[in-house]
Amino acid sequence: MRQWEIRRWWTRAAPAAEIARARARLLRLLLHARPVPTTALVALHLVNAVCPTLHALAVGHLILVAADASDDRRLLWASVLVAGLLLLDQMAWLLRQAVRDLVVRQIDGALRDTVRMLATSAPTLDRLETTEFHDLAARAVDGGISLARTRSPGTAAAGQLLVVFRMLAAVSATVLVATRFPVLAMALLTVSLVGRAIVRRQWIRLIDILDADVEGQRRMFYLSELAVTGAAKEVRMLGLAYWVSARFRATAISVYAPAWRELWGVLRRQWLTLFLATSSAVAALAVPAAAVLSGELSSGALVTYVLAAMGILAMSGMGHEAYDIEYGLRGMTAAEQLTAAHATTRPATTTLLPAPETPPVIRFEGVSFTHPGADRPTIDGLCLTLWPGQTVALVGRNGVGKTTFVKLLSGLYAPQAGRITVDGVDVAEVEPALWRSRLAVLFQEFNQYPASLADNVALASPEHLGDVPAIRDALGRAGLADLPERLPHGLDTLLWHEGAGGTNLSGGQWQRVALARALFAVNAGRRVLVLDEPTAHLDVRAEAEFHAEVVSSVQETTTLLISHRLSTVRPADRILLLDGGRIVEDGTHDELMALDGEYARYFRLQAETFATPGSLESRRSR
Ligand SMILES: Nc1ncnc2c1ncn2[C@@H]1O[C@H](COP(=O)(O)OP(=O)(O)OP(=O)(O)O)[C@@H](O)[C@H]1O
Repeated sequence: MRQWEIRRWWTRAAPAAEIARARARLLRLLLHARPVPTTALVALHLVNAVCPTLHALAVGHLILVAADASDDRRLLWASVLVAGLLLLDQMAWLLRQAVRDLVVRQIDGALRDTVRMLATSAPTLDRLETTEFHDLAARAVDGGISLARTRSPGTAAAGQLLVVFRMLAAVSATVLVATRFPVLAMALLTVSLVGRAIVRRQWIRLIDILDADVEGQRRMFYLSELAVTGAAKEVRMLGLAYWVSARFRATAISVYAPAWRELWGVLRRQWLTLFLATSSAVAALAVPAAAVLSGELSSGALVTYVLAAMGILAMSGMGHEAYDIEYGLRGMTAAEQLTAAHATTRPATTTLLPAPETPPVIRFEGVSFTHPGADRPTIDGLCLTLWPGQTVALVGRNGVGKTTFVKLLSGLYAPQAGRITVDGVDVAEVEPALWRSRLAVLFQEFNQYPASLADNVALASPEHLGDVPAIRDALGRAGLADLPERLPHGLDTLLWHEGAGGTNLSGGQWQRVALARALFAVNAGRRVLVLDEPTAHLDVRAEAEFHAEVVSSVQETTTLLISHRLSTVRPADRILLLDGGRIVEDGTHDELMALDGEYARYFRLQAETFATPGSLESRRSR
């Protein structure tokens, strides 16, 4: 073969090889289900694959025996055999549906678990926050349920197994027909396979179109989120129901319209598959019938060959199955890409941190970090030392990078330049979980766990779950000493109003529970406490007492406090002003006021706003 011919052959064969590899990967997914249901499913498929051919033979035999009216016993046994095979086939089919559903659920459950683990155990957040991760994760767990049928990877794997056994059934029927009509048998098998390939190609095109509009699908997702909890409050207040519904409808139409057009085209092009199916059915009837007419074939054998020929043709349809398999295959591919890109990308590290008993010296050495898609760094060559036991406040405008700083400090983002050291050890060389186990962090957007009050506090240090005295102590220090007594089941009250017997808390109470969680972690031995906007939901009295009641009560701990309320940060040992990605002012409140810089201006502005009604307006108009 000349070189260009080899290349042409290869480009034709490569997609076929790719399809075969993808099919093998789909079948391997079956290993994610438990062995007993998977084995049962294979066995039931086997019964359904051989029964039609055996049935064709048995019916042919029955007709032969029936023609010979002299032997009633043989007729009885032939009838029993036909009925028995039919019954066996039907029973296997019925059982197969239930076992298949179980296997599908187990496979999908295992895949969802993998994606969940990838999302929750990735050492840093930066990659999780990329749209690439979200799109792949959404595709991996997408069961195509909105398209009226389940089209998950599990469905695809079960569908692929069905195809394998349909193929086996077709081959066994082909062998039977070929014993008498070899040309007809090969022609029917070829037409069946070509018919299936055409149908498959048409459905793949449809999925390509749907998958291409990722942006549209994202818009649909966010719009549908607006209709449920969280945002639903504002949607109702502003009367946006019609706006949400109209936007969703318009987006759905723009996402699905190209697919509907393609579907219409697929239906119009069905004449080819219809022609193939009809002509092969006619041939399957005509060729054996001609043999009967010429006296070469008995009427019993005619029925056997016609039934077997129909068994070969059963292979060709399968439009929906082809669609389900292709749709689920894309989900499986997304899960594989996700795993390849995000699993165990961090080499195992063995560097240990110094003893955890005392707060460490934390240094930021020329640290820079740019968010994906941003054109400038949020943190830009930042240098800073946090000395043990100090209370340090970090202040700055909205969006200046305070939360980003906290995420860098807690190892949730990795510096893209520079390094962060803990007692001289580079955090990048330490197992992330080890460093994080030294920190107690109250995030600005803290979690409200659908769990008991006790667990909502103790989850900060899961090894101390159930330590009731420590939980009560943390609640007391967060200003919630009497909360358990006011709840129906005390510390065991489920803080989730959707759960049976559950209840919900106010915004401020939730913030105090989150604060108690951080204080519980300090109690459990964590020597670095980070509080990001801890007073945002607190009332005026609680805010005024926050430093005396909470911050001062924390001993032998380095505390990093972030707040826009400068009265909250005023008593700190040290106040840092973040701007342009760096610390631009650093000192005590008095020192910074004397410096008369940006901090002093913010502070006076806040103080004035409270002192003189209308002063903010007069200042703005200046
Ligand atoms: N996941 C993200 N992807 C892209 N950009 C981000 C992401 N998170 C934050 N940013 C951007 O980084 C900048 C700093 O955000 P950050 O949340 O750290 O600010 P902040 O100082 O804590 O703000 P605030 O005072 O409003 O809480 C902002 O401009 C924000 O738009």
